[in-house]
Amino acid sequence: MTKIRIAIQKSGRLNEDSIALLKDCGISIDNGKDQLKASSRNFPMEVFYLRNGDIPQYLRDGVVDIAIIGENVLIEKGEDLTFSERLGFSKCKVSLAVPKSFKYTSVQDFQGKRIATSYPNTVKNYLATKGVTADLHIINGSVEIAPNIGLADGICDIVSSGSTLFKNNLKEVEVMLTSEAVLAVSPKISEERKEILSQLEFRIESVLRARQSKYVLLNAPNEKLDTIISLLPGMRSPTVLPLAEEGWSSVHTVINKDKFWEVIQELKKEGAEGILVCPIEKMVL
Ligand SMILES: Nc1ncnc2c1ncn2[C@@H]1O[C@H](COP(=O)(O)OP(=O)(O)OP(=O)(O)O)[C@@H](O)[C@H]1O
Ligand SMILES: O=P(O)(O)OC[C@H]1O[C@H](OP(=O)(O)OP(=O)(O)O)[C@H](O)[C@@H]1O
Ligand SMILES: [Mg+2]
Repeated sequence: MTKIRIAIQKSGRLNEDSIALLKDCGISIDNGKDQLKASSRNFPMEVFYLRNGDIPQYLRDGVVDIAIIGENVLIEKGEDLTFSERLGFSKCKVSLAVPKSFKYTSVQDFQGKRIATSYPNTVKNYLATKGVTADLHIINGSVEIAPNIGLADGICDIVSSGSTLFKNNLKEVEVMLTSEAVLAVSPKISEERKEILSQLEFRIESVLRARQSKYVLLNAPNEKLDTIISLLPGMRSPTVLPLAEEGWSSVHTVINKDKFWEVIQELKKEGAEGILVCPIEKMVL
């Protein structure tokens, strides 16, 4: 039987969320510890556990068909590669930073300066668009220490909370790109495996949609129903059922989790009661 071959990070920041996403898609993987390759029991899939930085080359060579990888790595090492889904986790920025004491005015300040980074292509391309050339020092980790030990004048690295910059007395001065985990696709994927990919994409989309949403049930006085319904941005329109108590209805709908608290306040103001909020497992449109 043909199986789709997916690369996920062996260990590191993407590993757990990638496995959790496959699990939420109903794909069980026999996962012996330290195994580099595993198969799914219930989906035509083989999983390869690889270093994030090596994945673009595997995709290019067609050794794997798809991969869960940081968009930043695709931009750095796989500009020729494409992705089919944004996955909503491992959100971060790739930024330029300088010592706090540096009187920074514009990106031109990097002209002729030494920049330590693990993302040389990203920095070079970004600076080229600004007409700036700098002296790049490629290092693979602990980049933020470079200015403090006299190795560089500035750095380019991943920033999320900003605490690593803060601890190293640096300040972020330019955000070059924002990134999240994506589902990248090999240019060499076969037609047969594209079929399996579209089944996987269908499942991923249902899972991601569900993660973004909450199922809400509430009781509303009938005279306020119209106002309350107008506050609810449901999938199609909310379900309204009469309660045993006359003059009241039960309203069921789906709300985007980011809008949730705002909408709940409004609903309460309009007389909604007994509001229940439930997680949704899958959401198929
Ligand atoms: N602090 C962070 N917050 C959010 N996402 C991050 C953060 N650091 C890295 N990422 C994202 O997670 C990906 C993996 O990061 P991680 O540090 O685990 O791997 P790595 O050391 O770059 O790769 P490798 O697997 O090759 O060792 C990065 O490419 C980036 O997309
Ligand atoms: O803005 P923050 O929230 O502090 O995150 C940014 C840090 O996170 C990443 O390192 P990681 O912790 O993955 O360590 P690594 O260098 O070993 O990959 C990245 O390389 C930064 O150093
Ligand atoms: Mg890291």
